[in-house]
Amino acid sequence: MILQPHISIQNLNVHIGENHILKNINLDIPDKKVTSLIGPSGCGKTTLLKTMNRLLDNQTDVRVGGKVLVDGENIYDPKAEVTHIRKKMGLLSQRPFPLPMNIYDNVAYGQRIHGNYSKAALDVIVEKNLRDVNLWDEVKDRLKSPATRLSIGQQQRLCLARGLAIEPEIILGDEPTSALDPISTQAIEELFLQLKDKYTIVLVTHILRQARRVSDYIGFVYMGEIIEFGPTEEVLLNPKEKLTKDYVKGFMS
Ligand SMILES: Nc1ncnc2c1ncn2[C@@H]1O[C@H](COP(=O)(O)OP(=O)(O)OP(=O)(O)O)[C@@H](O)[C@H]1O
Repeated sequence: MILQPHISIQNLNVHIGENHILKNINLDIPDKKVTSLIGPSGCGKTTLLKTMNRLLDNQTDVRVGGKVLVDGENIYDPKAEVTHIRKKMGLLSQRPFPLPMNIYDNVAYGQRIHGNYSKAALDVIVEKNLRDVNLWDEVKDRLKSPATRLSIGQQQRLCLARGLAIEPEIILGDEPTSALDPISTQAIEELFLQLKDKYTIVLVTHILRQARRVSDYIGFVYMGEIIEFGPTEEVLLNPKEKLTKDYVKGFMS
């Protein structure tokens, strides 16, 4: 039981075409903690993550039923504003997608969209956010060079800095280290551990060891249902459900 969830998912059902992809999901995501969603390929983890910032809106043939409350506001209420909802969330995908512009402009992008054009203010914001993702020292002398020239690991940290620069409350990561080498993976994992003081973080991961290293809570998803949710050690070391037990022992994956 989470006393003050940041995100509360209630009776959520998602259909894509004829397929019932998410089945009556009830899940409370705790505030300022790392929650990982684990489960076998195709079980619905990414779809569940996408419901949290209405990313499924862009897909045709999708029906979403139920509620997703963020800070108590149902983001599926017909009156809810998608821009306002998305401003609360930074999204990290499997591969980094830097914008086709220089490093500085990537980080300043979101602020400019929201009307902040002051060079002095943007300089401060760009430096702060690059420092927050431990990238400043590596790029401070080449802020005007194209972001695509960075290594993949640096690009992923840049994308995180770009997301953080719009001051979100929540970070959603869809297997954000799957394209990274072990050193860059470690850097991102350490960042999540630092950032959880300020942000609520939800991660989809295939890597059970990663879930164990970074998460406070774990939700096990299987065939579109939440089978078990609880503190990391409990779910991984002492699961209540047989399906979870089988999965964490490596019988399914
Ligand atoms: N746009 C779509 N059209 C049709 N089916 C879809 C679509 N997106 C997802 N699905 C289906 O929904 C189910 C859940 O997919 P999802 O990507 O959420 O699973 P996942 O657990 O994240 O898988 P993986 O770990 O392999 O990334 C799958 O059967 C998938 O084929």
